[in-house]
Amino acid sequence: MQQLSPSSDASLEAATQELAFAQCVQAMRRTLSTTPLGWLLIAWVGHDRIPAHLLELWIGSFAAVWVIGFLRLQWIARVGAKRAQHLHPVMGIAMLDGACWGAVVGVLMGASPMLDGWLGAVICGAAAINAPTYLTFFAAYRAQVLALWVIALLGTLVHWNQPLAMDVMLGLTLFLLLIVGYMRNISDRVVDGIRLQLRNAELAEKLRNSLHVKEQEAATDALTLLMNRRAFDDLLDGYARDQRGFAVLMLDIDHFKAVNDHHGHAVGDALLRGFAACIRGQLRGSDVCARYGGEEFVVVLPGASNVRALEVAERLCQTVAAAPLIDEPALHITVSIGVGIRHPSECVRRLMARADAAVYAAKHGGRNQVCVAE
Ligand SMILES: Nc1nc2c(ncn2[C@@H]2O[C@H](COP(=O)(O)OP(=O)(O)OP(=O)(O)O)[C@@H](O)[C@H]2O)c(=O)[nH]1
Repeated sequence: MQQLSPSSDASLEAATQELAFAQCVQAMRRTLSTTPLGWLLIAWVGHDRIPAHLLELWIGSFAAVWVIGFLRLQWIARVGAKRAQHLHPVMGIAMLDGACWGAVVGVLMGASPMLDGWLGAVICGAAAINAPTYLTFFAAYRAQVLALWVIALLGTLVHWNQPLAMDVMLGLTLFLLLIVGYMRNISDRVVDGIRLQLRNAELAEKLRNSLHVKEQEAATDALTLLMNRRAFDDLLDGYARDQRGFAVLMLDIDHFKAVNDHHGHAVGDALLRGFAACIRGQLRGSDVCARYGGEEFVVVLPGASNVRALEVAERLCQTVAAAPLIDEPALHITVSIGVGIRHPSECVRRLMARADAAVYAAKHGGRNQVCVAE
């Protein structure tokens, strides 16, 4: 497998971080949308244990944080979660969320002399439920858990004389340490998965591109950059399958051997390139022009009438003869052209044979002329 260059490794890493961040924002939105269920649960489990004014204060503050955080995440998701621009707001929302859960542990539970294990389980469960939200962005999870732990600790210290609150705090610390360690591990693996996906996508894209380049090369004549014989034959097979009407012009440069003999192959090559550019320049974008062999070329005019086919052939013949096709040496050459117009349902090979015979006729007729196939 091809090794990625260091620069593409760096861009892969940047893309991984971006994607991980964007996925985290999406997951945070989803989790926040279920947070009110957590309030209901706490209110249900804690309504007869937690003083009503503290419960209302907690839900009220959390609701304010929730509205700000949720709207902000919606906005970030809409404008696009760019890590560099939205890192601080996302970390801030994670910390505020954690602080709200910390408040219920430290302040509310500490204030309640009637606390039992049910409320603790619900709150710890809420922290664990949040974990998958941050699978792609561990730093935000750490910030959330840290905020939860600090606020819970502060609340517990306020009620330090309640041994039960200290127990809860100890249990929470152990629980969070466990979750954070576990989360880091999973988070690393999830981000590795994203990196692998992106690398595979990048390699697949490179493969597609190089395949496309190879296909182009395989269909192109290296000297003239026109379509080559193989690609032209494939194209002709395509025409053979339907009944499209079209005209074929076979072009054969006159006395080309003499050019090679007197001026060398390099000049011959330059002349072939000049000839190709000259005829391509005389055709429409929808017309096909290919190098058929040595100094033989072929033009297909889709949907052309007899009149247009003849008019194009005459124009090509005159243009080639009118001026030298290369500057150095300024050689004048001519071309003989055979024109074949497809009869309804005619086999394309038969049409090519007729056009070829027409070129022969043009050569025998004295060259530098156009002959129409019988
Ligand atoms: N420089 C160069 N010459 C080529 C290339 N392909 C074919 N030729 C030459 O083209 C010449 C074709 O010569 P002939 O088939 O005798 O035809 P001609 O000299 O053009 O004579 P007529 O077609 O009868 O007018 C040969 O000398 C080939 O070597 C090429 O890619 N580069």
